[in-house]
Amino acid sequence: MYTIQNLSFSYHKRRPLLQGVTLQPEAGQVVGLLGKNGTGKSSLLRLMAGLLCPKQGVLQFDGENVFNRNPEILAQLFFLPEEFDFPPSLKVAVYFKALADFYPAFDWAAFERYAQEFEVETHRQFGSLSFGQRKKSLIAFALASNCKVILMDEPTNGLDIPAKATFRKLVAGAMSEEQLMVISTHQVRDLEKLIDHLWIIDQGQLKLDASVADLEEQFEFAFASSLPADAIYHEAQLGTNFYIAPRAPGKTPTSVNLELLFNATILGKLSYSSTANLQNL
Ligand SMILES: Nc1ncnc2c1ncn2[C@@H]1O[C@H](COP(=O)(O)OP(=O)(O)OP(=O)(O)O)[C@@H](O)[C@H]1O
Repeated sequence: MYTIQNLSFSYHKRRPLLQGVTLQPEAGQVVGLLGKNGTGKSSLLRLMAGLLCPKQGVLQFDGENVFNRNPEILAQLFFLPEEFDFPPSLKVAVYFKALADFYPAFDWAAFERYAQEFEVETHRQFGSLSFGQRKKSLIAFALASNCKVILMDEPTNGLDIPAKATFRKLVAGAMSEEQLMVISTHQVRDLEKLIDHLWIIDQGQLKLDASVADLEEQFEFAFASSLPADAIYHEAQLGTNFYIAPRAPGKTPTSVNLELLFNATILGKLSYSSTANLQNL
């Protein structure tokens, strides 16, 4: 799988974007990549897809530098960008039949099934589809690619409410234990039940790198009118306090509140790593 060690990247010499990021993605994970606007989420996905060259550090897939752009390596990585241009006069099925040639494990029957679930008509021209419909066709393609690594930049952005539910259902059904998915998103509620690992980046650094199971083991996410004395972070909302506190031994685990966790991390109230990748721990 990936080796991402001490990765640094910038577009401009004097404005470093990612500095010394170390990550250990594993097959079987659906990783949520969170960060404020402009923190470098899309850039990290592009680096992982071999579309950008690291300034420093190691970024390898199966032992090979991804930016070498070896076709055998690229055939195992699928990147779904946030924005895309399709030739307007081309039919969906024609375009994707050509694209599928680059992905040896592509499953055409699965693509048709996913497109049908998303109610995308594959005989239509791209130019006659809305942004959301085009995005759904690309998600169907990504899932049917059976690539070992699927990188998605804001996949639920532009999807209607039923399509977001379909997205969750299809991803949960399509992903195998041999595959890794990394999803960058601001729509945390869309993905709360789907992701099982989290990366939060801020100011060029990895601030949180943890499995959801581990976070649920370590912390309590709850609300109460009076805060526990050991609360790490809280937000007053709707006349009560939503808080994060260390989970007392024996207490029933609670589901991670992603918004609260994100805010606590960005405000420097919490930094956590399941894999000891954070330098400040
Ligand atoms: N091709 C480019 N050339 C120069 N700067 C760029 C380029 N692409 C992105 N940037 C800059 O790099 C920074 C990070 O951009 P990136 O798109 O990776 O952030 P992001 O976390 O995905 O943001 P958002 O949440 O708004 O999508 C931004 O300041 C952006 O302006």
